[in-house]
Amino acid sequence: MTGLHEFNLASRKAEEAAARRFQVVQWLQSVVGQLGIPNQPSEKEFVSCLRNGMILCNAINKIHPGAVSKVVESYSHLHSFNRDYQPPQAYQYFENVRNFLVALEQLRLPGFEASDLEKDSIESGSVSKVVDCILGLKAYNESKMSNGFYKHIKTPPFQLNATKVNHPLSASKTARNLERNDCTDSESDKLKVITKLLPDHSLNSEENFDENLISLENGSESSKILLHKTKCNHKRLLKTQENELAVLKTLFIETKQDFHEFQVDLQRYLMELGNQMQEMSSAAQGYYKVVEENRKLYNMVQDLKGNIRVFCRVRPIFNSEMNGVIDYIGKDGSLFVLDPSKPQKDARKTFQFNQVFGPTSTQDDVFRETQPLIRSVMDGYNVCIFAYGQTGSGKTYTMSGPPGRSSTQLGINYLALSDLFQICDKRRDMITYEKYVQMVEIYNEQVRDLLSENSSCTRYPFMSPETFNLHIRTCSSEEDDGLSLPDATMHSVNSTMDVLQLMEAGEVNRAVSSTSMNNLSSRSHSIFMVHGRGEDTSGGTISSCLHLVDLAGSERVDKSEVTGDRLKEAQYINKSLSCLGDVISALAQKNSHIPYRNSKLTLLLQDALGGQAKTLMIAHLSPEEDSFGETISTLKFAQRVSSVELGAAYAHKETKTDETSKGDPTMEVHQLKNPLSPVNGGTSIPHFQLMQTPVKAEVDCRTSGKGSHIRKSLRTIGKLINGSEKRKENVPENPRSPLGVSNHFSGVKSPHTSNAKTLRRQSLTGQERSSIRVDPVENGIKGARNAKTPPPPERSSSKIGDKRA
Ligand SMILES: Nc1ncnc2c1ncn2[C@@H]1O[C@H](COP(=O)(O)OP(=O)(O)OP(=O)(O)O)[C@@H](O)[C@H]1O
Repeated sequence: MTGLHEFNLASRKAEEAAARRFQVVQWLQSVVGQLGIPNQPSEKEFVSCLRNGMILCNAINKIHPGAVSKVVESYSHLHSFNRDYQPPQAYQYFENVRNFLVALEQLRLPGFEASDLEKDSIESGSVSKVVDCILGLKAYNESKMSNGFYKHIKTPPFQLNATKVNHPLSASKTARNLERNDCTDSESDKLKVITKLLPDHSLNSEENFDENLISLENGSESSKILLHKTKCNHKRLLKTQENELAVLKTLFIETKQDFHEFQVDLQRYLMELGNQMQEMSSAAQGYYKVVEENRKLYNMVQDLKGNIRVFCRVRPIFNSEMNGVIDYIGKDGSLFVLDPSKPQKDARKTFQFNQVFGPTSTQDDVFRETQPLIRSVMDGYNVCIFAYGQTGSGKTYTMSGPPGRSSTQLGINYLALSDLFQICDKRRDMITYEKYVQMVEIYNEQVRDLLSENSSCTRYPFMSPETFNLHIRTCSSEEDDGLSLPDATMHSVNSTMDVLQLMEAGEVNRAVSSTSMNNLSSRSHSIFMVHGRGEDTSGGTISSCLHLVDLAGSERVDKSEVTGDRLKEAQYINKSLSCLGDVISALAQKNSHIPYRNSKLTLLLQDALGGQAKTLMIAHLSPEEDSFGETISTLKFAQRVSSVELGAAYAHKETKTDETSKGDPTMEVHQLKNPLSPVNGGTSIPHFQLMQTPVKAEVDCRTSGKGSHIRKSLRTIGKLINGSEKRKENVPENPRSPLGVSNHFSGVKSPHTSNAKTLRRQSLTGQERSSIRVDPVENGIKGARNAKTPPPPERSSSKIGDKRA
C-alpha cells in the first residue's frame, strides 16, 4: 500500500517536473528564439542546452538589458568558413553562467549552483533548481511587464523546499529567516501567507510546495490540466485520509468508551473484592473468636467437671531419612496421625486434646498455655503437671530443658517458679508467701531424695533401701505437717536463682543412663514439688502445692536393647506406668475402687489424681514412623486421661474473721499450731494443723462400731449448724492439703460431694461408703486421725498404658 502510494507520488512528481521544463523551454524560446531541443526535453537535453550559459545570459539581458555585460558567444557555424576560429574554452562558458547568477542576485531572484549545470542526474535535484530559477525569471519578467511590480511569490528553492519543511515550527522558522534576509514589507507579508499555508499543505499532501506555487503562478493550459490532475489527486488523497482519520477517531472514541467502561467495571469489581475481603476477614476474626470462646467454655466445663487436662507435644524428627506420622495439628487441639502400615484412606486416626504443640513450638509456647494453671497455685489450688510419653519423646526437654540449656530452652519447672516469684512480688503488699521445694525420684520403686546432702548415694542399689527409700505418707496425724513425703528435705526458695541451683543439683543426682533410644534416658520418675503458703494482712491463709512430674519413659525393651540393671529399671518403669494406667482407667470409669497403692508413683500422685487438684498431663510423641506403635499407645492413654473427671478443684483458702462471726463454725479461723519446724536437715517449714477428711471420719465410725448412731447425730448437728442444705452447698468439703492446713469448715456436704466424688473418695480408703455423712468435727478428729489406714485395695481389672516389660 505504502509502496504503491510512493510510486504514484513519484510518477506525479515526474509529470509535474516535465510540465515545468516544458514551460521553461516555451518561455525561453519566446525570449531568445529556438533552442534546438525538443519542446518536452529530457532533463539531460535540458541541462546540456543551457550548460554554456549563453541562452541564460541572453534571456536575462532581454528582460533586464545589460544585466550581463559580456556574453561569451559560441559561433560554431563560423568554424566551417574560418579555419582559424577557435571555439571558446569550457571556463569561458563557465564565465557566462557565473555572470548570469550574479545578475540574478542583483535582481534579487533565486539562483542555483553553477555546478548544477554540470550534472545530468535527476537525483541531485539540481535540474529542478535550474527550472525554478528560470521560472522565477519568467515571473519577474511577467510582473514587470504587467505593472512593473515583481510578485515574489516564488521562494528560492534552496531556501524554502517543501519536502524539507514538514512541520509548522520549521516553516515559521524559515519564514523568520526569510524576513531577516532583508525582504521588503510586501514580500514578507506574502511570505507570511505562504508560511501559514505551508504547514497545512505539507501535512495534507506531502507534495512539493514550491512546484505547486510555481505552477499556479505560471499556469499555461497544459500545466493547468496537470495542476488540476494534481489537485484531484490531492483531494482524493485528502478524502481518503479524512476517511481514515474519521475511522480512527471513531475507533479512538470507542476504545475510550470501552476503556472507561472497563475502568468502571474494574473499580466496581475491586470494591466488591474489598467488601468480600472485609467480610471474610471479619468472618475469620469471628471464627477465631468463637474458637477461642469455645476453648474457654470447654476449659470452664472441664474446670467444673474437674477433668484432667491433656496437652500433647510432638518433638521434631531427628532422623531426616525417617518419615513422620503426624498428619495434621489443629489450633483447636485436634491431631491426625497416619498409620504407615495402612493405605492412605484408612490410615488416618484422629484425636482431640486441650492443646497440641507441634515440632516448632517453643518452650515459651508450652509454658504460656500452662501459665494460668500454674498461677492458680497462688490462689490456693493444688496443681499437678506431669509429662508422659515413650522414652526419648521429649519429657525432660519440656519439664527441665535440654542439658546445657540456653535461657530460651528453660523448661516448665523453671518458668513456673519464676512466674510464681513474679506474682509474689506483685502481691507483696497484700500477702506474704513462703515457698519451699522438694525434689525426689522414684527409682526401681524406691523414693529417693534428690536434694539431700547424701543423695548421690541413692544411686547405688546395694545400699539399704530403708536408708534411702523415703516413706510416702497418705494419712496424716494432728502432729504431722501434711506432707506426703515428710522425710524429703525441704528447701526454702526466695529467687529463681535458688530454684535453678536446686533443680540442677537434683538433675545431677537423678538416675540417668544411655540407651539405644536416648543417650540421656531418665531411668526414674522425678517429682519436683513446690509448697507455698501465703498469709494476708488480715491473717487469712492460702496453702497449695505444685507437683511437676517428669515420668520415666515407657520403653519396649526389645527396641531399647537393654539388659542387666537397665532392663530391671525398664521393667520397674513400665510397671509403674502400667499402674498409672490402671488408676486413670479406674478414675475414668468412676470405679468404686482406685488402685493407688499398686505403685509408689500412683501413691505419691494420689492427691493430684484423686484429690481436688488441677491436673495437666503433657503427652509427648516421637513423630518417627518406627515409633507409631508407641505413639498410638500414648495417644490412647492421653485420650483416656482426658476423660477422667475429678470434680471441681478446691482452693485451700481460709479467711480470718472478727469476733462477731466466732459463733459460726463454718467461718472459724484456723490457726497455725507449729509455725516452723526443722525438716530432715533441710530448711524449716511451717507445721500446720492437719484437717481431717470426712472419709476418715466415716471409716472411723465404721471401725468404732457405733456407725448408724453417730451418723444420725452428726447429720442432725450438721443441719443445726448450717441451717439449710443450700447453705451447705456453698461450703467446700474438707480437703486434704499437702501442707496439712486444716479446714475447720463443718463436714457439711459440698458441691464436690457428688456421687462420683464420693465414690472416688471411697476408693481412696477402700471402704464402702455409707449414705450418711458424718461431720468430722463432731466425730472427733483425733479418732479419725488415729484410724488405721485401710488395707491396700485390689487393683482394678481395667488396664491401659504401656506394660511391655
Ligand atoms: N521439642 C524439642 N525440640 C528439640 N529437641 C527436643 C525436643 N524434645 C526433645 N528433644 C531432644 O530429644 C532428645 C530426647 O529428649 P528427652 O531426653 O527430653 O526425652 P525423654 O522423653 O525425657 O526421654 P527418657 O524418657 O528416655 O528420659 C533430647 O536430646 C532432647 O534435647
